[in-house]
Amino acid sequence: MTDKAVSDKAISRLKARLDRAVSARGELEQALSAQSALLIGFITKLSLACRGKDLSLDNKLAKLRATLKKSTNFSDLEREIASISPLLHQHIAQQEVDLKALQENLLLSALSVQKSQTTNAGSQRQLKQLIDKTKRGASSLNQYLPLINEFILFFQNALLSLQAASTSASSDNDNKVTPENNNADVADNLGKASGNNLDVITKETQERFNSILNTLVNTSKHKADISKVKSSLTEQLPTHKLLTKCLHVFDLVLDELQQERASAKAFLSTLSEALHSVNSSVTSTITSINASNTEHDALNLELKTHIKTISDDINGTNSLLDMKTGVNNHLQSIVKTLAKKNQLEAEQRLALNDKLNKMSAQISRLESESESFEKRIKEQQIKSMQDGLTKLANRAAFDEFFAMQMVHYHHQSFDLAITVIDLDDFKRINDTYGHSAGDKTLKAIAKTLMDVIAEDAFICRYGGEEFVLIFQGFDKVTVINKLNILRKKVASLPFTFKGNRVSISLSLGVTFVQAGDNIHSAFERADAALYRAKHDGKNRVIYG
Ligand SMILES: Nc1nc2c(ncn2[C@@H]2O[C@H](COP(=O)(O)OP(=O)(O)OP(=O)(O)O)[C@@H](O)[C@H]2O)c(=O)[nH]1
Repeated sequence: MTDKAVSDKAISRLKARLDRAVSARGELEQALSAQSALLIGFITKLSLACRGKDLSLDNKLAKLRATLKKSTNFSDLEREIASISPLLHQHIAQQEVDLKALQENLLLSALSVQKSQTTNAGSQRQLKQLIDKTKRGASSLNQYLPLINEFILFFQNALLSLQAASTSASSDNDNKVTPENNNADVADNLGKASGNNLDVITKETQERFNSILNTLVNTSKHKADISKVKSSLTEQLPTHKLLTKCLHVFDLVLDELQQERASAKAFLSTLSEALHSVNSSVTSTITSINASNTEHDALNLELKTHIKTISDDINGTNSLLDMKTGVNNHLQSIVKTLAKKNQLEAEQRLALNDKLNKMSAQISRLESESESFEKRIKEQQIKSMQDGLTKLANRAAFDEFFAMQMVHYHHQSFDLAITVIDLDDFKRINDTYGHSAGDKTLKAIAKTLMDVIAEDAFICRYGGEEFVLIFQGFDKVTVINKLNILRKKVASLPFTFKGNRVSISLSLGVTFVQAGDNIHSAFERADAALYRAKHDGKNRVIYG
């Protein structure tokens, strides 16, 4: 081969290598630019995620993006990334503080809405669930977003229903109230307006009013009047009518209070009168005893004098006849004095007897008055601890009983379980068959509770459609077993309203008291278990 041929071959080999190197570099550059684009895309998203939090972080990220676009000098990038890192750390720390503040603010607003009780029972339950979720907390703003959304919807709905109610109330009112109306008409019109449009609020209030009446019917002397008010609550009343009925019941309660006060006053004045007269009888008895004692002393002295004179006469007389006459005279005087003494004693005894009889009559009267007063107080005490509708122990009785059990438990622990029971879909019964059907259902459930569980547990109607049971000395398996028996029994009760067979079920949350518990923590645990029972489909017992 000639030299030229050799060098041509070498050149073409070199050219081929150069072509390969050029194409490899092209591929490298392509990969690099794809990676740079990816990095720019990432930094852009990071900038968006952090945007608006910190101006200098925004600027630094913008500069990093620009640097990336125009150069691939990694030492430039490294410097900028190093200056961004501490800002990102600060951003993360600030975000944690903001999250905590967000959680607290959400909780505060939810709790104040909960306290205001302007929402209905269903909303209250939804609010409680939102509060529970908020309490559990979240680790990033993104996790909070769905919760905030739920809150916004909840507040929006609450606001809308309030606004709708008050707007139509005031527009109705504008239409009806004229300057000629007197105050009563104005109140009436306002009442009609709100009655037509504040149905949700009125219904809840009416139901609360009804439960108060249930208690009063049991305790009040005006039982008949209160029953009349109660039976007029069968339909939804306008606010002004409900208000008038409330005032009527208020008057009855006030009247009863005044009667009660008057009877206590009468009892006290009888007591004071009787004590005063017993006191004066005792004083006069003592005075008359003192007076007759003086008379007795005088008669005794007279007797002593007669006896002494007899003995002096006997000593100073020699004649038997004189002695006989003298002694005879003295004996006659002594007999007279003794007769006086006897008469005095008899009179005294009579007077004393008379006074004692009077005193004992006064004391008996007093005794019978205090007995009837005591009986009345006892009856009132029992009634104040009893639920008027179901005759079960009421919330006050539960508070007292559970507090006492907790004291025993902390003194020496024992199996102490608390169960919170709630009727399922009870509102449906009221809404479909009326409030009195609801009341009958509550009574029937209370009776079943008594029949099935009274021997094993303290039972109370905690309020509304909620009951609470306290078990002592039964282990977990036994308690759950008993609760399931109760649950099944209630589910099998044959309720019939307006010709329809209706079945009622219970959701039950149960827990055992633990060492660190107080009344509230134990109750809340049982209540949380009840919510889980509702959430998991109702008609079940959940241990919490
Ligand atoms: N008849 C009657 N109803 C009452 C009484 N106390 C409370 N209620 C009603 O009980 C109902 C309870 O309704 P909610 O709290 O919505 O509960 P619910 O319909 O049972 O639904 P869940 O609890 O979710 O199963 C409300 O309609 C109350 O008015 C009462 O003494 N008598």
